[in-house]
Amino acid sequence: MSGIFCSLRQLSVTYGRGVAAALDGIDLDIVAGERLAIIGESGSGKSTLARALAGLLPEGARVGGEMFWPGLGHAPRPGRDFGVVFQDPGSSLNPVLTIGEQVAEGARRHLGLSWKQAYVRAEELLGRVRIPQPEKTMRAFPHQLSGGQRQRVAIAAAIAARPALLIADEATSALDVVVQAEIVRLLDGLVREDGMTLLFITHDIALASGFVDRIAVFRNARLVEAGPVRSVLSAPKSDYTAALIASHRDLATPPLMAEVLP
Ligand SMILES: Nc1ncnc2c1ncn2[C@@H]1O[C@H](COP(=O)(O)OP(=O)(O)OP(=O)(O)O)[C@@H](O)[C@H]1O
Ligand code: NI
Repeated sequence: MSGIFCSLRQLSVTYGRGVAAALDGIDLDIVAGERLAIIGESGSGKSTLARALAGLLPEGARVGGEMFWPGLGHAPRPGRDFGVVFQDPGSSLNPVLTIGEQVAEGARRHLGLSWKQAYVRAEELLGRVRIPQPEKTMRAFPHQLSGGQRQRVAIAAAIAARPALLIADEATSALDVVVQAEIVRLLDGLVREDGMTLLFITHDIALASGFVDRIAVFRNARLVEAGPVRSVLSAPKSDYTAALIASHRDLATPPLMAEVLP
């Protein structure tokens, strides 16, 4: 389980004419089955990387460089090979569809299941993400659940089609610390059990270092450094990363960084 899942070579993304690149010349290998954290302050290009990988860039975005997918063995099928969980499950869950319908939909469409089979799978998935009373929750609507439970449902929907890569983009940032830890534990368990590769995007280097295998640090559209958690934490290659570790918290507040780095 140490083959290369995906190789990025000089990957660049620009959203429009006359604007700075959102990603600039990224060389990065993602190892099959690893849990890789993408760390960086607001605007550094983390979500752009997620969208580029998952085939979710908006129309008009210009992509340069190359992406190879040796771990897939075929051209990526957006929606099928990738599961994505965002910060706000409200935006990924449809308020007028039941939880059961939304989780079943991915399994039905991508795995070719009947609705009946997909509902059985959806209920299993709700159990896997530890939603209490899955059978009852199948018939509930998103607004009837807590934020943490909605995020569990979003995770169930994201893995319904058995993706090879799960991307969690600030998936825990809107949750309180206790629920955050529960969701991290859940994601960690799911990717281990299913052999998925996990891209864990976060502002919070402390949260990520607690469970991932490797860390990639982004700043201003560039990859600053990438390596195993232990080596990045004990011997960061850049002053920027060293400052991050010293400040040891959350990059959501840029002023903090301004204090540490002139
Ligand atoms: N749809 C878009 N159209 C135009 N510019 C965009 C778009 N999405 C992002 N950008 C710009 O691209 C750059 C990188 O944004 P991106 O969302 O990837 O950063 P991020 O690291 O995910 O930030 P955050 O932590 O705030 O989510 C920013 O300058 C942002 O303003
Ligand atoms: Ni983002």
